[in-house]
Amino acid sequence: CGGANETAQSSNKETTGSSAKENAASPVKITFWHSMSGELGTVTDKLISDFNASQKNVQVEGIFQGTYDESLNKMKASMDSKSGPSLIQVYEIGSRYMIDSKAITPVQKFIDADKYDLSQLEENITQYYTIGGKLNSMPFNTSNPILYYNKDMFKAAGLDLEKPPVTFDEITKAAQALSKDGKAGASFAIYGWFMEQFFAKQGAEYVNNGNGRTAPATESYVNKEAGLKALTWWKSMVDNKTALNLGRKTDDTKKAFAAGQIAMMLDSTASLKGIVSTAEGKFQVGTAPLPKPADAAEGGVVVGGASLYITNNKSEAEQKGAWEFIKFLTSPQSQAYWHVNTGYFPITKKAYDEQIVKDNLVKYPQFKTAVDQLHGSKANTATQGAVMGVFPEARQIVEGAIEEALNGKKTPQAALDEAAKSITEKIGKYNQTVK
Ligand SMILES: O=P(O)(O)OC[C@H](O)CO
Repeated sequence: CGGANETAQSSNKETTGSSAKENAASPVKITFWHSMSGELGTVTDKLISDFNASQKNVQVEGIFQGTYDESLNKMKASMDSKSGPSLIQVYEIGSRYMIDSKAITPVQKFIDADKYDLSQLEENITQYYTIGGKLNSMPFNTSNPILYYNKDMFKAAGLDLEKPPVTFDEITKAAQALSKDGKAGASFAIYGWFMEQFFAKQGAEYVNNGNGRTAPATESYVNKEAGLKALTWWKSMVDNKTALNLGRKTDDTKKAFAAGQIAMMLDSTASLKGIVSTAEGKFQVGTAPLPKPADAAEGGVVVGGASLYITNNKSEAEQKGAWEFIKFLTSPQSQAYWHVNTGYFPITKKAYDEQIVKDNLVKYPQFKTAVDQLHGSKANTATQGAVMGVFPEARQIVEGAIEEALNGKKTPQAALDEAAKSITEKIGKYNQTVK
């Protein structure tokens, strides 16, 4: 996945886009910036080449631009010129910024012109990206975080393989049983996304004004009870050495998990295919929903991953070409292929009827966890997810706060209070710049 906490690696070439030559005889060229590295990059390239082979009018050039953070920063740097892409994949937390940037043509324009039937998409996915009454981008790769556990280690510790822990206390208990012979029960990367999701799981909003959905957010809630509960629990596990602190990168927890050094970790469902393939023949991988406190209010998860934005400083032909590619990517066949080869869940309902999806679920029942978690989420502003223009910066501030609490530099309350204050200030400054 292209999360900030992934190490950007790709076999794909990294270049800057060149402007498309357009005439009646040659196809419209689309530059597509994305953040899919490693295996995800390979699957993305396959979808691009399938689209290019399927017709002659539009040719897409996929350009890996680093992590979501890196790609968005390059996008920001390109906004005053035409050197940017025709189409860009932006993580969910970049949504408010992309709209405010005025650099995009909302996909709603093409949806309306084309009479594209939105009811074929999952409502709880489109609701995330529906801001200001319209769909500004098209969801493409959607994920949520799940618990991955090593079933063999569970067995050796005398734990029930088919009843994974689902509450904070259950995780702590299981981790205690699993921490032996130099191995740790768990490790959770210091990834702000997990904190955002812990809020939703407890039915709590992350910022004010209905999570920034009813009016632009003006205040961070990261120091409220939901945050404090999550961080206090997390820190207690690190303090009693049942959870290792391996830093911010999910790549590092993934490596420790693959090596059998930790029995449980949190990661995006985007990593699922890679994780089960790596473990094949070594140990059995179990999956479970993101944990929550036993007394949490009803909540769920927020749609993670990324969506696709059409930029508005390219020709109409290029923008239409980008829309054609988007339609291809949202087809049941493309989404089915994408889902089974990654772990991102389909955005298109009919993808579930595709035989490869059915076969895959039989072979890898783990693919159902994230889908069930999404469908089981109570629809409210907490699970619709927060929006704020400074979300990428806010995420990093929260990661700094988690780090300070886990390292014992500050109490969870003090670390979160400071983070909330600094995010609220940043939101205030940002709001002044938005017309
Ligand atoms: O790694 P991904 O693509 O599942 O995305 C995770 C987060 O939603 C990124 O903000």
